[in-house]
Amino acid sequence: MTVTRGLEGVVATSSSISSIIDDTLTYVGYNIDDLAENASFEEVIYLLWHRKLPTQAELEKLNKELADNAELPKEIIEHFKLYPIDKVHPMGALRSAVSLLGLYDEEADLMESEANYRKAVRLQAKMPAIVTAFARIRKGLEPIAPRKDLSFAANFLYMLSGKEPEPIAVEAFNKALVLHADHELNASTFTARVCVATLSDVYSGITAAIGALKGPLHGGANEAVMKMLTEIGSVDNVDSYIREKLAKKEKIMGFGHRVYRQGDPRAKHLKLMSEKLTNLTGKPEYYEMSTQIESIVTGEKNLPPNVDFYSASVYDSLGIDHDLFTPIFAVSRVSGWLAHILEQYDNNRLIRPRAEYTGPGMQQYIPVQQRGQ
Ligand SMILES: CC(=O)SCCNC(=O)CCNC(=O)[C@H](O)C(C)(C)COP(=O)(O)OP(=O)(O)OC[C@H]1O[C@@H](n2cnc3c(N)ncnc32)[C@H](O)[C@@H]1OP(=O)(O)O
Ligand SMILES: O=C([O-])CC(=O)C(=O)O
Repeated sequence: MTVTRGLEGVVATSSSISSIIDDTLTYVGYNIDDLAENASFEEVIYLLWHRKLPTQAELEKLNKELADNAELPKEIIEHFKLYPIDKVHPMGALRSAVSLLGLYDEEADLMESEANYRKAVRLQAKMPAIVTAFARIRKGLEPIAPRKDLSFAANFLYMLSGKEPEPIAVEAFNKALVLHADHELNASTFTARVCVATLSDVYSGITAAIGALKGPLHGGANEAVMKMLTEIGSVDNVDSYIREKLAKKEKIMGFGHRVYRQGDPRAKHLKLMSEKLTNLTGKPEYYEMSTQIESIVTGEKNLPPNVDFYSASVYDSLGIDHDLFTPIFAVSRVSGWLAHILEQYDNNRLIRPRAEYTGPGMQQYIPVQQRGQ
């Protein structure tokens, strides 16, 4: 048996959803740069789920389905109010809420593909309401109901703040959602596929995926980047802070990637947005600190920034609480998880690799009374 640590380079499934070839990312063959500049997040959801861009009529149908399903059952809101609210991380709340949603979905365990598609729509539609309702309840505020006349991106920002967002904020947030929607067989997507390959249900698959995304080596890195920027505090402190960490062989959050070697193609879009938004809000420091960190880490370690690095200062500029950054990643990535779950069901085989055993050889069982102290 040969063990490949972290399954690096192992091809574990085929998929027609997204590809990373020679550091180029595509969704269903469309370059991410093109989609980031031009597509709405709703179009990307359609693309991932149907493997084609929607016609106007198909897009309107999806928009309506999402809008009609965007409200949370009141039980979820009541449940949030029972949480030890000041101690709960929003990713934990999101993970629990998705699991709980499954309990209130009468079709949760129906395995027909039409029922699974309907669950995908319901889950995608409700993710913004889950994250924003929790964010408001923990501040003692009432959740805000979604509006049917706003886009997916605008609705999220509206439900979070209660104010209709500026067009520039909507444009930036939409772009961030497009950039995070899918990414081949990343850890959380793999988790979702492993879970549903047992023929478990959609809610279980997404709950498992949220758990995997939460970790700081994956989606949790965007919050960790912001923590680092806050700790550094000013451009003057960047050099010593980063060099000290590198000298101690500590990881710099938001850098490196298992697949990309030359760089993550999503990072440049977020970097441009970060520059624009931090300037607009009159707080360019986080962008300036970030570019300085980038030049040290690329210079010293030849590690380029990944999607999580500049998304931190983008979301901060939009006035979003730092611990909501990873839940926002999930609001977008659920579109990819759902596409992969539906694809897995369509051509399923249990995912069950092997482990090389490294424990002791055959041992004789000794009854507890005879084992000594
Ligand atoms: C959406 C996403 O999930 S994007 C990734 C988000 N995660 C992060 O930003 C966390 C920081 N980055 C990392 O931890 C890693 O680069 C990962 C997890 C993304 C990829 O990990 P792997 O492919 O397993 O690389 P691994 O962790 O084995 O690192 C290889 C070498 O590069 C170094 N390295 C990798 N990333 C970093 C980093 N961010 N800072 C400093 N050194 C790093 C490692 O220390 C290791 O060095 P060594 O060979 O001298 O021991
Ligand atoms: O692909 C990965 O390993 C992590 C990543 O960038 C993502 O999930 O967007």
